[in-house]
Amino acid sequence: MSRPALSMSGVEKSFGPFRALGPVDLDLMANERLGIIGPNGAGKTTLINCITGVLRPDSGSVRFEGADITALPSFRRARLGISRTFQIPHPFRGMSVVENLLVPLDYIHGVEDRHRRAAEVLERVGLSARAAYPSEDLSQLELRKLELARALVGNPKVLIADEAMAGLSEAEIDEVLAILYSLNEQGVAVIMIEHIMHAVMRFSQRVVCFETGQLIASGTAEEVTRNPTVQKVYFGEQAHH
Ligand SMILES: Nc1ncnc2c1ncn2[C@@H]1O[C@H](COP(=O)(O)OP(=O)(O)OP(=O)(O)O)[C@@H](O)[C@H]1O
Repeated sequence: MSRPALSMSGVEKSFGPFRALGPVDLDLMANERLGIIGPNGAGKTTLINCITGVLRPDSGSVRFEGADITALPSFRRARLGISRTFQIPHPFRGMSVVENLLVPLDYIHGVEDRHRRAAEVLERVGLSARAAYPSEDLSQLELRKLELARALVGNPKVLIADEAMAGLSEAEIDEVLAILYSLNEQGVAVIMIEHIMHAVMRFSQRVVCFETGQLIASGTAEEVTRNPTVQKVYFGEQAHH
């Protein structure tokens, strides 16, 4: 955890006159486990989109391993090693689990043996036994694992897990956390965006909280949980749900 993998400086994004994000300064260290929390509409998705290249910030810069990537399209950022999972998994229907990985692998440069890479990734997420299964027959947990697997085929250095545990039981949450821990041990920095508080608090070395596009708190899980502003804007809101 010595140098930043990702570095955002003065990142701002507006939709029309409405400023959804920023200005934000935020670093992700290499191999860090960073949690991002915040109420609905706080700007978390907008931030991810600025990191992955879906959105271009109006101002500010995004750097990856020291290089300015603010103007790079998504696929170039993915090639550099920034990958994400989606809140709602959309596997390719009518294809097996392994085929779901072989398709994106077609677009990834430098993979000598696609089948071997797909098998390795399935092993990493504990889905090897389901390789030949039709993706539509997977359980909720297995779908989440496939979503992770799809994000891993390019061997990312940074993985953004966007609500990767929504709808899972406690035991299943533990399983996904164990996978994310093991990826992190293998050198992947993980950004976890999550509404399941005990999971994100347990997993993250550092937690940041967003509210109306601003970073309002940063610290250890304990520090952020105890922060009075976070309690007011986030935990207060959560208690009403
Ligand atoms: N394409 C868009 N056009 C207009 N407004 C948008 C657009 N995308 C996001 N917004 C607005 O920007 C704000 C931040 O949205 P964002 O999706 O980043 O929040 P979030 O923290 O990810 O919320 P959630 O936890 O619900 O996913 C919200 O008020 C949202 O309505």
